[in-house]
Amino acid sequence: MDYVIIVAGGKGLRMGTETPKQFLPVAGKPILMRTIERFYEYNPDINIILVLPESQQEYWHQLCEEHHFDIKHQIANGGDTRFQSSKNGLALIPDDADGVVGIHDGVRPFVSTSVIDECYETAREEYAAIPVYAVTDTLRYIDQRGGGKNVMRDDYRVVQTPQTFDIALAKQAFNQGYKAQFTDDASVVESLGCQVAMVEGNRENIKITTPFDIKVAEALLAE
Ligand SMILES: Nc1ccn([C@@H]2O[C@H](COP(=O)(O)OP(=O)(O)OP(=O)(O)O)[C@@H](O)[C@H]2O)c(=O)n1
Ligand SMILES: C[C@](O)(CO)[C@H](O)COP(=O)(O)O
Repeated sequence: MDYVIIVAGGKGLRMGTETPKQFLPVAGKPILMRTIERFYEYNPDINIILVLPESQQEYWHQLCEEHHFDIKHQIANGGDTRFQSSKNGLALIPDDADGVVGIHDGVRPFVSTSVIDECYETAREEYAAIPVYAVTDTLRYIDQRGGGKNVMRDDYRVVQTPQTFDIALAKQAFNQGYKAQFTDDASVVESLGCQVAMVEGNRENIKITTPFDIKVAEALLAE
């Protein structure tokens, strides 16, 4: 049985809105509902775990009623770090569960169902998979004195979510202590010495982070 953990336990500081960014409407519907719908579309039987700060859970229930949103899901409490939020979500998956778990940002509502499928199927075969795309701008490395130097962009990829893992592997990885270099879930699994396979992501799968991204999201939905 497969699972998806939708993490929405962050503070949204870069968005700077009073309403937490995952609840902001895009074309009339809260971002978080759009994100959950993508996974339901991919597989209506997938087990959905939503990670939300405890203080926002009542508001989420109100929004669900208002929008007649009835996709079944469980709720876990958000943590102080993304690592802790993912870990809290994983704790709701039974220890003997078999299958793949995806961990996806609540603020990435434009992931395509084909990318979701590719991530889950690759993780089924290779234990860990992430969607990536090539860098299109030139990149510069900045040293500690503020100097810069050009680096080969072909050596880098931009990383998205869902990040998908064999459930037992994910549980083992998140048993270790938090480290500052854990900026995504793949870095947690990789620190066990595991390889993470890469699949081609979809460019529209942006992480809604700043007010500019809301404009991009509205434009994508107006297409
Ligand atoms: N303690 C945290 C931090 C982040 N996230 C989630 O991880 C995803 C990606 O993080 P980001 O977009 O950076 O969200 P925030 O941490 O909320 O943003 P900011 O850094 O601007 O405060 C988001 O869906 C966010 O809610 C989380 O579940 N728990
Ligand atoms: C997981 C992630 O979305 C992959 O790009 C990203 O690392 C989250 O980072 P953030 O600093 O929490 O936005």
